[in-house]
Amino acid sequence: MTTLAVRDLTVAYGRSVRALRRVSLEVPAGEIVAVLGSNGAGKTTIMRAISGTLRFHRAAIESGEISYGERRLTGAPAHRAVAAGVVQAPEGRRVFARLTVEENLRAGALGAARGAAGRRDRVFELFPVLAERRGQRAALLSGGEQQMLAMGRALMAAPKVLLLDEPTLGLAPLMAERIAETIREINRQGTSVLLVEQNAALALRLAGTAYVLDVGEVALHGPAAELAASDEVRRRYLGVTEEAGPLDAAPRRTLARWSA
Ligand SMILES: Nc1ncnc2c1ncn2[C@@H]1O[C@H](COP(=O)(O)OP(=O)(O)OP(=O)(O)O)[C@@H](O)[C@H]1O
Repeated sequence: MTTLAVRDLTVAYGRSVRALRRVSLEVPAGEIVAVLGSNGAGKTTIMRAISGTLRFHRAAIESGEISYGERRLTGAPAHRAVAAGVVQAPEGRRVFARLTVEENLRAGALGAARGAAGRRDRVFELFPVLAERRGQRAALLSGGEQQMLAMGRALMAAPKVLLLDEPTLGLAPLMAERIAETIREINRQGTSVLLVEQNAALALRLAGTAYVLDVGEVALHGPAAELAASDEVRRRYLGVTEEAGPLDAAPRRTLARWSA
C-alpha cells in the first residue's frame, strides 16, 4: 500500500517568508486526510510543495522530504508528481473558461491518453451535470459546476492521490454538500484524498485523519473524530463557544496534544 509522505518540510517564499516549518504528514492509501488551519497557516503551500508548483510562486523547499511510496518527489516538477499519480485539482477552480466542458476534460487527460474515454465516462457518472453540459463553455457554468469540472479534470489524469485545495470555498451549503459526497465517492472508488479546507466541520466529517496547521507548523493531528470532539478545535475551527451549554449535545472531550 503506497503512502504519500511529507517529512520535516520547511518551505520559504523568497528569502524571508518561511511558510512551513518542519511539517510532517501522511496520506495512507485509501484514506481521506484533511488539513485545517486559519488564513495564512500554510495549507496552500503544502499543496504547492507536493504538486511541484512552488517554483511558480517564487518559493522553494529548504529542507525535508516528500515521497510517494518509493518515489522521491522532493522538489520534483509538476509533471513528475502527476506521472507518479499525485494530482492536484486546479487551484481556485481554474478551468479553461473558453473551452467546453468536454475539451477541459480532454486537457486533463494529456499525458494519460490511454483509457481517457473510460475515465471521462466515469467523471460524467460522478457529475451528471457535466454530461448534460458537455458541449457548453466552462465560463457559463456556476461556481459549483466549475469546481466539479476542476475535480473532473484532475480525475482524467487517473490520480492515485487527489489533492483538493478548498473545493467548497464560496459555495452554497447544498452545493458544498454535493461536492463532499462526491469526494467520498471518489475515495470509495479507490483514490486517496488530501483535502485542504477552511470548512473544518465538513472536512472533519469526510476525513479519517486530520492535521491542524498553525502559523506553518502542525499544531495537532489525529483521528478526525477525536479532533472534532476536542475543545480547542471546536472553539477555534468549528465556531463553538464555551457558552454553548446544555443545548450543545455533541460529545466533548479533552484532546491531548499530539506531537507532530
Ligand atoms: N506567493 C507568495 N509570496 C510570498 N508569501 C506568500 C505567498 N503565498 C503565500 N505566502 C505566505 O505564506 C504563508 C502561508 O500561506 P498559505 O497561502 O500557504 O496559507 P493558507 O493556509 O493556504 O491560507 P489561505 O487559507 O488564506 O489560503 C502566509 O504567511 C502567506 O502570506
